[in-house]
Amino acid sequence: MTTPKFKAKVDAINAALDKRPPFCTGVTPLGNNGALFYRKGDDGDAGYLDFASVTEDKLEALSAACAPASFGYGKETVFDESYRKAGKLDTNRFSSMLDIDSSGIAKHVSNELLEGQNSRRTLRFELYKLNVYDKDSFFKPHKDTPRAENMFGSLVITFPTPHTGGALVLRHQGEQWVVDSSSILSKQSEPSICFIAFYSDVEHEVQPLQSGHRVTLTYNLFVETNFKYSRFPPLPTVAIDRSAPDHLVLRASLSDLLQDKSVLPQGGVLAFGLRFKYPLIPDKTDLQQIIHVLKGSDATIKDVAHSLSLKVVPQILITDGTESVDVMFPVAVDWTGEQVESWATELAGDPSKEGFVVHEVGKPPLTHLAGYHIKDVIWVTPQTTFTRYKSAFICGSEDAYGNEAGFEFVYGEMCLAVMVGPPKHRETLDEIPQWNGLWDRSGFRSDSEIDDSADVDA
Ligand SMILES: O=C(O)CCC(=O)C(=O)O
Ligand SMILES: [Fe+2]
Repeated sequence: MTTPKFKAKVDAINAALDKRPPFCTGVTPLGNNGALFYRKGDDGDAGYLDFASVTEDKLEALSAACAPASFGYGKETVFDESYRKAGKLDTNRFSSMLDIDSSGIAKHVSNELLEGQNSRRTLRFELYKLNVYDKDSFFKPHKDTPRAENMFGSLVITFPTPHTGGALVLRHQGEQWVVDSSSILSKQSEPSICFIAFYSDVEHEVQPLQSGHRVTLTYNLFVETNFKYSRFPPLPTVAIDRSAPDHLVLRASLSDLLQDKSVLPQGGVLAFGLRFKYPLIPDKTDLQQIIHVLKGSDATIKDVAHSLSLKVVPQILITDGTESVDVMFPVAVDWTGEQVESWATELAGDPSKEGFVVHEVGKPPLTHLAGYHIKDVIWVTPQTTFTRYKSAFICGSEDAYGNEAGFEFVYGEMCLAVMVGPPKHRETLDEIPQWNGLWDRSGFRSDSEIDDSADVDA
């Protein structure tokens, strides 16, 4: 394969993409929010403690009220202390005074994790469990179980109870981060809580607790699409840089590439292997809805492409084993079927399926597939194995571990196709409903101009 002359321009787009950590974390005073009421047993008394002045006895009593925490292995609920050792209370067994809205945590997390145009949406925080980790408790690597198409992330709050160990380790795309709430909390001058929120497809584990008790509240985060929210002042954060990258650099590098007439002379696709995975139900989920719940740099690609009037289509990539070609589909075809790989090219010949055969620019022309719908494609971010059919679903043992038994949802691995016209008319987004004229000169709109009812759909 010859290296196309414009490769440096493609590399510049890739370099401008947001590589921030897939989580945010911070610490904030507990204030008067430390009270916790809980049920001690099925017929037992109410228990009470205040995390602002908690004693070892009180923590022992809370731990004794907990049931063993289970986890999900595929569709099974499993109790296995070699994988997860911790206590749990379900939400019908406790009541905490902590209010993540009034403490500013909810707004802070929304501001940090919703990117660009998605930040006009709001996150709903659903309280999920209270967990108590005693000495030697831990939770091995897993991803939180996808529960809905709009499930977006998880939030963990750690209370100021003396403990050592129990750091949360997060891993994503070959990188690793460690957030040790015990050491963060022990450095605060007043009783405080540590929070960490991460995108739900990020692998994480709780390292073994060495001493004391680690008490947490966990929340599931869902993207709501019909709300505006006002921004709260940011809370002090802990040593992880999440300063926003300059979207204008990405926009400039994308337009630089498109000004080059040798790039996609007949039009085609700029393809981005996505950084994150998204919950979907095979054959049911409307793949196009994923555009509303994109995370991190995946959302930035969409915003920047829209600002250049380019249409963005979430796609599934399937490799046709028979023809040895890649095929893209903008719909969640039931690709769990055994023969789908050899069907793929055939499907791409069926206009109702909207699929197309991928001809990667620089590779020999696919003359044997003349008559099929073929598009020239330039991969901007690597087409990793993640975007291929074989690993499109939770199937490997590593991905089968969740924090709850699986529902119908799986994490799908997708790519974004930015549709590009020929040099004289690159724009492919004909109409931006209710948005026309609202772009400022940079191509981005200020918050005040944003109208919730107007969604740019691919
Ligand atoms: O306690 C933590 O830091 C994370 C717990 C967790 O991963 C879970 O409950 O799914
Ligand atoms: Fe988890």
